[in-house]
Amino acid sequence: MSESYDLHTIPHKSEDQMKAPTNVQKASVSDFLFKFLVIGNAGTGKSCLLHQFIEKRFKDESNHTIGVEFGSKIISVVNKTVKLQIWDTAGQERFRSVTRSYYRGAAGALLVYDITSRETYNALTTWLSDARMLASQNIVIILCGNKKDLDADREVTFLEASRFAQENELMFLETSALTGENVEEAFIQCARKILNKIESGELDPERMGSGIQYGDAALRQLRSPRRAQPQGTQECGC
Ligand SMILES: Nc1nc2c(ncn2[C@@H]2O[C@H](COP(=O)(O)OP(=O)(O)OP(=O)(O)O)[C@@H](O)[C@H]2O)c(=O)[nH]1
Repeated sequence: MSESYDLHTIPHKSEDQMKAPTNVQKASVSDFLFKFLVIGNAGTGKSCLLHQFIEKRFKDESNHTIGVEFGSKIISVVNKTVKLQIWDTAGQERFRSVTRSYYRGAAGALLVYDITSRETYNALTTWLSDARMLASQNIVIILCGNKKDLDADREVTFLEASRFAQENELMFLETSALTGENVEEAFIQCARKILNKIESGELDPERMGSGIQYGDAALRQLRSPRRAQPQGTQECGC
């Protein structure tokens, strides 16, 4: 599924320095590049989810994120190659103004709470309204109830979280960054929904702030001089 990936810590610096590393801004072999956010209270497992998705293993010693961290990975979804550019934001309140500056133009988000902490679940409404206000209007959000492996300590039921997701038009999965359960699925489901919206015309990758860019593969297709082909030699589009 994955073809390449990288994971960087972005030191908390100036506005200019808060952009993605330039070598990952354009997807070299992908059809699309999507900007993703991982948001939610501190300690819910956001960094561990990103690490599990990218490195396919649990991050043993995870400290609080300072500002933001960045990771990218190329995935295949519905016959398209998509580069995900993922911003893992600090959940601590004191970084809120810094992390909010990363929301703009995000196409997708993982909104994370901890199933063993009702406090992190109660905070979802605030995270959600921030994301809808500051990121792309059409941001696709998947709610992730993380630490599924700690079922014995559960404070939030699957049913109530799935109702919350339905009421707020979110996709929903319970995940475990520890075991890896549903981690890749969360990113893939979110990417798949964005692709579906592009195909149905609901999302326009060319609109400023959509959080979507064409990758080089798609640009090559767009630029190919189809009309210049002699009659009878045109490829079937199916
Ligand atoms: N059992 C279990 N522990 C987890 C899981 N995910 C994360 N943790 C633990 O939860 C703690 C917090 O994880 P982080 O990934 O640092 O949390 P965060 O949401 O990134 O926190 P901030 O960076 O402060 O916003 C760490 O001690 C992790 O080891 C999980 O799925 N299961």
